[in-house]
Amino acid sequence: MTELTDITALLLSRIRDVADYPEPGVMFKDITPLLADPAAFTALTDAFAEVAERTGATKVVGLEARGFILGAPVAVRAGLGFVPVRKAGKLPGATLAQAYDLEYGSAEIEIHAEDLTADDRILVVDDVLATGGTAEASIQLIQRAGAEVAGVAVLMELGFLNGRPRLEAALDGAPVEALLTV
Ligand SMILES: O=P(O)(O)OC[C@H]1O[C@H](OP(=O)(O)OP(=O)(O)O)[C@H](O)[C@@H]1O
Ligand SMILES: Nc1ncnc2[nH]cnc12
Repeated sequence: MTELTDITALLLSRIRDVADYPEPGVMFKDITPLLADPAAFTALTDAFAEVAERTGATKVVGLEARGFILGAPVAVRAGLGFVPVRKAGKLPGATLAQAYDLEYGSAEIEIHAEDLTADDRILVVDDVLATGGTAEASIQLIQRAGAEVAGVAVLMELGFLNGRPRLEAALDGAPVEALLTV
């Protein structure tokens, strides 16, 4: 096996499928076993940090909540700042807000626009790309704040939910990088 397929197999082996969660018909991809394994968590952080460097990112934006856990160590590893996109009502300062639908519901997310500048190139980090609703809303927030999106990095893409074309339409040629696709 090459190094890449080793890492892919390791990451895949640490994601747990939970049927009918949080609602009937959804196969939930649980990353908590991966987080509990230091080799897998480090490999994931290193892979995302490489994407940050390759895309010329100046900051990492993590999407609440699992994108915080994955994105913060990537920012530290790549020597970049971290900016949270939070669910509505959690940020204390002036925010931009965006409503969206995801695989199992609807929500609204917010960002402190003052944490981004016109010179920033943002790497968006999250665990799962499903319908793309969450990531698309975060791209819209970043663009409305006046910054550029350097790329979107996710651990796992659920290809059958067609999130990728939706993100590509919202991006100006920036890559959507998924370490695993199912
Ligand atoms: O592509 P989509 O259909 O938008 O779904 C993907 C999003 O759904 C999950 O977040 P969730 O809102 O469940 O938040 P959590 O991390 O707080 O559990 C996941 O972490 C992504 O952010
Ligand atoms: N099937 C899934 N598993 C984990 N997170 C998700 N977010 C949206 N769909 C998901």
